[in-house]
Amino acid sequence: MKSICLIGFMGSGKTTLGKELAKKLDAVFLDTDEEIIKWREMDIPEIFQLEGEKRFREYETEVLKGLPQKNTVIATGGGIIEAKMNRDILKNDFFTVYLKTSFEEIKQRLASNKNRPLWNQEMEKKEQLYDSRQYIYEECADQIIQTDDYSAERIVQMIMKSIVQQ
Ligand SMILES: Nc1ncnc2c1ncn2[C@@H]1O[C@H](COP(=O)(O)OP(=O)(O)O)[C@@H](O)[C@H]1O
Ligand SMILES: O=C(O)C1=C[C@@H](OP(=O)(O)O)[C@@H](O)[C@H](O)C1
Repeated sequence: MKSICLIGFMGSGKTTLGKELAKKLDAVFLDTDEEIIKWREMDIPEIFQLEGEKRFREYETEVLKGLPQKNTVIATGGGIIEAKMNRDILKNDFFTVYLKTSFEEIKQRLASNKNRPLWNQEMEKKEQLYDSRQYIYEECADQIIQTDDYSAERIVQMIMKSIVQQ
């Protein structure tokens, strides 16, 4: 099986669904944020604060380049699509699923967020970031799923159905 990359804005469910999907497929689960945290021995807010977002983006590319292209389910960070090289990798090497989620729904899901530095800014800025990324996620995706009205279990079923049809 070609590895599956889940992409989407912060709070779209990449980690939650990725873990469930990996269980169902009996595949390995990896999370690019977790890989960076292990490698750098710092959490994400610390990396943003001490090294800056630009460096964090470089780490994302390094991690993405080293991921297994078979039998793995990967939850990516919401900004993985910012770098052109990452977009090319997502398009060419993985089955990429965009978990499309409305901004209203994301606001509810992340109401008590602490660990996402880019969510800790003014609402207007967050909405601008959300708007600016929508078409980029779509451009990279083999499958797009609107998640607002579906349970994690149902979304996992939708992804499994499309893999079988591959
Ligand atoms: N389909 C869904 N419906 C309702 N809540 C969800 C759904 N998917 C994820 N969530 C919730 O949204 C929050 C963020 O999910 P998470 O998997 O951490 O997102 P991401 O990894 O994309 O940032 C969690 O509290 C999770 O339980
Ligand atoms: O959208 C972004 O730029 C980011 C999303 C986060 O991951 P999640 O999408 O898993 O929250 C994490 O990579 C970092 O805080 C930056």
